[in-house]
Amino acid sequence: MSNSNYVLVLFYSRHGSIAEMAKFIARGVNKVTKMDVKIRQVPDVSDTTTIASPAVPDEGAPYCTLEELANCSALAMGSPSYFGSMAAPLKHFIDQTSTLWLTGRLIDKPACGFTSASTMHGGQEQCLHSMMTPLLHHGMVWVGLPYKNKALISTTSGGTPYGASHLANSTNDTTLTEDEKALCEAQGQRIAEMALKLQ
Ligand SMILES: Cc1cc2nc3c(=O)[nH]c(=O)nc-3n(C[C@H](O)[C@H](O)[C@H](O)COP(=O)(O)O)c2cc1C
Repeated sequence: MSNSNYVLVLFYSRHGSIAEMAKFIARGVNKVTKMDVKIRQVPDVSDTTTIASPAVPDEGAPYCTLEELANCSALAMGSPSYFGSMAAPLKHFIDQTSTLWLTGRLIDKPACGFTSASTMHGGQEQCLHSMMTPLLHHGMVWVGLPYKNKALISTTSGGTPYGASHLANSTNDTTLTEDEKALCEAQGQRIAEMALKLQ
C-alpha cells in the first residue's frame, strides 16, 4: 500500500453479487490519486455464536479487523437485502464497534452503502437505509449517488440515489449490467473524493 489513506470496502456476500459489486466500487476508488482501497469481508454468523470461523476465509477477501475500520479514511459497506434490511453477519460486525463509537473514531468520515436483491421492489432502498442508521450513530457523513450519473436515469435494474444496487433475480445472477457497474464505479470514485475533501 502506497499511503495511509484508504477506502475500506467492507461487505458480506453469500452468493457473490455483493462481492462482484465490491470489485467495481474498488475500481472507482482507484481512479482517485492519493487514495488506496482495502477490500474486506465479514464472516458468517452461526446459530451458536461462540463457534468461531477460521481466521482466514476459504475464499475471497480477508476478514475485516476493527483496526482496519478505525483507520480507514472512508467506508463503503455492502450487504445483500435480507427482508429489506442488512444481513446479520454485517450487523453483527457493526455491533462490535462500540469502542469506536465511544472514542468518536469514525466521526466526520464519509460512508456509503451498496446492496443486491433478487426482486426489483424487494427492499433495496430500505436495506441501504438500514446500513445508514448505525453509521450515522457513529457520526459518519452519508454519501449518496447524485443524478448527474446518467446511469441512474437509464437503468432498468439496480441503482438508487441512496447507493448502488444490483438486481440479482431469483437465479442469483451475479453479472452486473453496464449501468450497475457504472454506478458502482461512480460510488467508489465519489466516496474517495469526499474522503480527500473532508480531510
Ligand atoms: C434470508 C434471505 C432474505 C432475503 N430477503 C430478500 C428481500 O427482502 N428482498 C429481495 O429482493 N431479495 C431478498 N433475498 C435475496 C438476496 O437479497 C439476493 O439473492 C442477493 O443478491 C444476495 O446477495 P449475494 O449474492 O451477495 O449473497 C433474500 C435472501 C435471503 C437468503
